Amino acid sequence: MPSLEEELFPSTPGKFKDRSHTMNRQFHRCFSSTSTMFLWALFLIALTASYLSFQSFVDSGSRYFSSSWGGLHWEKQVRTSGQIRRQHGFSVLVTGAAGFVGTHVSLALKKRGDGVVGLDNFNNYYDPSLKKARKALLNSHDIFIVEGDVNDARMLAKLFDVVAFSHVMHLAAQAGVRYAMENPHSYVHSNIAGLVTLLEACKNADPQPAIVWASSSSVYGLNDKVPFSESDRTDRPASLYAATKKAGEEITHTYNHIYGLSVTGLRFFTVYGPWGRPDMAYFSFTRNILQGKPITVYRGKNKVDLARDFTYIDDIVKGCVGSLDTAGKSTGSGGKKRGPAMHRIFNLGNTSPVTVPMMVSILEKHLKMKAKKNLVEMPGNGDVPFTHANISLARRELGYKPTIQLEVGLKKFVRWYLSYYHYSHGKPM
Ligand SMILES: O=C(O)[C@H]1O[C@H](OP(=O)(O)OP(=O)(O)OC[C@H]2O[C@@H](n3ccc(=O)[nH]c3=O)[C@H](O)[C@@H]2O)[C@H](O)[C@@H](O)[C@H]1O
Repeated sequence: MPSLEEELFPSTPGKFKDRSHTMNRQFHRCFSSTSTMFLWALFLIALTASYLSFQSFVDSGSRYFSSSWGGLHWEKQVRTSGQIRRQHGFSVLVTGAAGFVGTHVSLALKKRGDGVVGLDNFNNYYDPSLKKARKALLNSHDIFIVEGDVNDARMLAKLFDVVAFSHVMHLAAQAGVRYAMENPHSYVHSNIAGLVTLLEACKNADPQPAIVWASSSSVYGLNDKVPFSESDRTDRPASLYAATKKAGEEITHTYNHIYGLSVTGLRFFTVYGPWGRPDMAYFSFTRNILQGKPITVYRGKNKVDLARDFTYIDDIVKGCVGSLDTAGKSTGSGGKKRGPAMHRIFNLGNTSPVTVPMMVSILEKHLKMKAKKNLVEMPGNGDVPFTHANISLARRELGYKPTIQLEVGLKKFVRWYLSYYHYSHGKPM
């Protein structure tokens, strides 16, 4: 029996020779397969590298040639749109510019000579063709709208590169109280993640812009002390929409505190008017009444009518512009705070709530048609029974003074609606 030593180091040369030959061959095979593998690996690495560079070429190419933002022509459009045409004017980035409030505010600012660059993602929460029509209206007033999302940090950085915005009017949001039960994540995406991305861009900008943004009356939630004052509690939101707006108020406070951003939050109370939002009750009721379809009118507990402090768009625009005009400068630069900056919250309401059935009868009067009403108990989907703004603070600080009552405002809305959707004598043309 061979010893262990012999096993390892066989004394018989032939055997050894044989073995060494075998080992040699194996070594060779092994080496040649290793080198083949090595070559393959090299080949794969080269292939991956060329694929990646091809991808980035395609990416940059598509960004340059087909993306909705970027490129020299795009930069020129942004720069021209942001140009100030009055003394001491502002250059304002309006997010959600193709939205209801965004369109009206953009037009008002442009009209007085401020530079305005719009931003909108044209999502399909409601009919995007209405947003496209608003965009066409803005374009006809030389306002350029960037098609993009507030979650796109690179695009925002580029915008601030091209224009040194003095102000940001942040109106991009996922709106709608009841839709939050269907699509909760879209609220987090737009109203929280999008807000933070925007604030990061503002914080990093040099100079930092002052920010005015849309909060909501819904933050008062289950509050039953009327009228609602800014100092009232807002820790009991009734919907996820309200919760994201409340979160926005806290988040903006943080950016004000840490980075010296000047922030003004506006709590809008059920804004309505021409070019409005089709998901809102006054708008969808008008459509249904004209089409002879029934409308669902919610009622509160014990058959109490729901009421809203409906606020006309022109009054809201005045509140927005007043906020921009009185906003202090941000104090930081390049992400560093240099001193305390202004942080404000205002109610922008009408101070005269109207019940939903009353709103319906005003519409009936202006449309000269009767509504087919289904009265149902308010579903537990985030609605609150009433809203009522105390606007003393906005009146004092912004000179805010609403002047349009619902009767008059709905008349203007109905006139717009009939013309926009081509109605004549109550019938589509
Ligand atoms: O101030 C705000 O912060 C919010 O205002 C708006 O919310 P709301 O006040 O709920 O407006 P809106 O939907 O028009 O319902 C009006 C009334 O009609 C009732 N309503 C509604 C629908 C229906 O089918 N039937 C009905 O009775 C309904 O119960 C309610 O009593 C904005 O949409 C929101 O984005 C946010 O900005």
